[in-house]
Amino acid sequence: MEQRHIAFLGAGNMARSLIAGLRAAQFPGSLIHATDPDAQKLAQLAGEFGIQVTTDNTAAARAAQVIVLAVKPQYMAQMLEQLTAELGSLEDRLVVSIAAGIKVARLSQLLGGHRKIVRCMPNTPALIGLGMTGLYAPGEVSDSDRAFAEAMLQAVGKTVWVPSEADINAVIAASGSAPAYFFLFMQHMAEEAVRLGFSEADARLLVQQTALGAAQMVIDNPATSLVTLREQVTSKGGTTAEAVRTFEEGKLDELVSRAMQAAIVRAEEMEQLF
Ligand SMILES: NC(=O)C1=CN([C@@H]2O[C@H](COP(=O)(O)OP(=O)(O)OC[C@H]3O[C@@H](n4cnc5c(N)ncnc54)[C@H](O)[C@@H]3O)[C@@H](O)[C@H]2O)C=CC1
Ligand SMILES: O=C(O)[C@@H]1CCC=N1
Repeated sequence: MEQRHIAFLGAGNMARSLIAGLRAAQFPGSLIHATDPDAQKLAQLAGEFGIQVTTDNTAAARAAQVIVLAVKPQYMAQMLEQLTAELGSLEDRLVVSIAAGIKVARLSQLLGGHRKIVRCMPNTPALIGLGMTGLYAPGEVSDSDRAFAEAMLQAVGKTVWVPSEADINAVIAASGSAPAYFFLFMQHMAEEAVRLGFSEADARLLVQQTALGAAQMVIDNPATSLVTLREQVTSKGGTTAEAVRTFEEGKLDELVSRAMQAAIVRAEEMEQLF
């Protein structure tokens, strides 16, 4: 991977996962800067990953060629207004935003008209190197900047480029927020398993190993449709058929669709708020 100075503004969960991935990919700690108001969090990151840390966003951004915006959306405007006031022009620095619900046009406005901006939407499995990230860049971002952003996110999992910025909200619905959907489903399964008499530990084991096995079967059989994989479990007149029929009667398909649409609607609302 090309070596550029990277500054992470905001050193929370997502920044930590990206930093961990970069270090695991042998990216030098001396080229990684992270900022946060929480000095204790910074000290821990510095100790664990051998990176540079500071509470001063402007100092970190000044030293960097790539600035990763990794604060919660509601803190973005205030942070960037201060950064722009102190730093002035970002010159040819690449800005990579992982924030949901803040469009390139808004980021550009907050950054004094800067246009070298890539938007990324990762997810929390990035923490264990199994992330899924969607990326979008406007036409004026160079191929080398696109390649750098992609390589950075590929250090923590898989990536896909989307052709239009609106698609980033679809990525939020399909993968950014989606680990929570699977956790929720597993939670309800584990709770029912406990009601069926299993210990909490055994209930969790039954569910987690099944989720892992099912996901691995999907990965290992790319030519087999999800419908076929399901049908292979579903014996005619058997138990699975009854469980699946119950899901279908409960209109699981519509519920999933409504949940994903709700995530998109919220992302669009955030675009107006922040
Ligand atoms: N958590 C998730 O599943 C995903 C989150 N995102 C996006 O990633 C961004 C960060 O999310 P998380 O890491 O989950 O949040 P987080 O709350 O764990 O981390 C944000 C960090 O920013 C720090 N911070 C606040 N104000 C700051 C400032 N002015 N300057 C520097 N640092 C400041 C906070 O102290 C905190 O450590 C959000 O914009 C979110 O939309 C994107 C994809 C997935
Ligand atoms: O819930 C959120 O807003 C963020 C974006 C995707 C996952 N977490």
